[in-house]
Amino acid sequence: MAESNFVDYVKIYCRSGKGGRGSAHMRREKYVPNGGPDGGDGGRGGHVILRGNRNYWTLLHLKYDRHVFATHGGNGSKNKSFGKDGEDKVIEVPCGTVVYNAETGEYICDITEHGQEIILLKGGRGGLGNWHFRTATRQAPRFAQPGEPMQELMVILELKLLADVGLVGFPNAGKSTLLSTVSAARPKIANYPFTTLEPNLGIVSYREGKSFVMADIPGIIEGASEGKGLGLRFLRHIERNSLLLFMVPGDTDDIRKEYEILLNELATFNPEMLDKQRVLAITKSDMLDEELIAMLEPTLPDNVPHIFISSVTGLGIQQLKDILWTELNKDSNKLEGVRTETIVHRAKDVAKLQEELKDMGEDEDFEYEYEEDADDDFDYEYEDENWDEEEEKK
Ligand SMILES: Nc1nc2c(ncn2[C@@H]2O[C@H](COP(=O)(O)OP(=O)(O)OP(=O)(O)O)[C@@H](O)[C@H]2O)c(=O)[nH]1
Ligand SMILES: [Mg+2]
Repeated sequence: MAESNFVDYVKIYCRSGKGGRGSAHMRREKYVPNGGPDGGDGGRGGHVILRGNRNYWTLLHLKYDRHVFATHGGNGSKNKSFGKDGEDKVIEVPCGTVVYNAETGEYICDITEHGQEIILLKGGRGGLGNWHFRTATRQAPRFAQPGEPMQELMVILELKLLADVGLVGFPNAGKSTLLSTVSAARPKIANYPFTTLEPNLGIVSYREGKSFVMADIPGIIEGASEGKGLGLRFLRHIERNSLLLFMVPGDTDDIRKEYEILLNELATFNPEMLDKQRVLAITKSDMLDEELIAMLEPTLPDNVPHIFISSVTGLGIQQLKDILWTELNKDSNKLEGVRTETIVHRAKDVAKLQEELKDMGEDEDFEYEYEEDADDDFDYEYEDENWDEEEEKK
């Protein structure tokens, strides 16, 4: 793939802000000899926040901005003035983004909804100013609390499109054509294999304003799980679909066998793919006559609902939508479960994730900027340089 705008994988260095330190200031006024402590609190450091945004479909906007720094909290100062809170940094991501710790491969979280916010790194709490530490026996504490340190983390953001129906088929099976027939999406269509190189999404409108999302992905071939063709890299986009629509052209010699090859490739990628609901569409059925369809019927797999369709004549398209809708709404609670398990399963598979990372090999030119002054300990107490002991004694 040459230049591609479809970015579904980025690595980002994030750092929250440290808390501002509390002030240990002593009040000094002309006619108030023992003014006492009046040091204000430090401000909170900025958080790094992830937010789901449905206007993004890829992670492209993050590709060239791979350092995210929230700002530090301001220090407290005299007269009980509080330090300013640091500014939060929000990383906008498309819905369907999964976040991993880049160092350990550990799963962190999942952004699935528009507006959903997760604090990825908390900004440090600001330290308390010295006036908090007054006691009966210690009227003039000469110390204040420093702010909490910042946190840093290298994360991997991986995009998994959240479509309801994923199209699965050999190249040239008519997947993109179907998507363009049932939705407003206009993917490239051509009579050669691997026309589609990047996933396309379309919204299929169903009856009474209802709709569902369909994902067209590049074709899969036998041996894809060993890297043949475009491999299985794109399968991660249909990993979380609730339903897989298998597509096999009507003029295929052995429809059942082709369906089984596809199933087998999916299972090799991730056995949980087989837990999903399935529907089989026999495409390009305008090339078959009724007699032929009747002959084919008994040869088809009997454990999956099937339908003969043609995107050219419209044959079976409405019934296909009906079947998809009915299947999608069957036992939807259970499906949520399957989706979640799939994510967890993948997260545990650290070795695989790291291998994928190696494959990407995109990070060589990228230098991470760690901040040097990795911070003071939170419980550390210090004396304020500004505090004048001589003056205090007077
Ligand atoms: N006769 C007939 N031809 C069709 C039908 N649907 C698709 N085709 C043709 O089949 C060829 C492949 O269609 P695509 O939709 O590009 O196939 P694809 O599955 O997306 O292929 P890849 O992107 O390469 O995986 C094109 O020449 C289409 O015009 C159909 O219902 N009937
Ligand atoms: Mg296509």
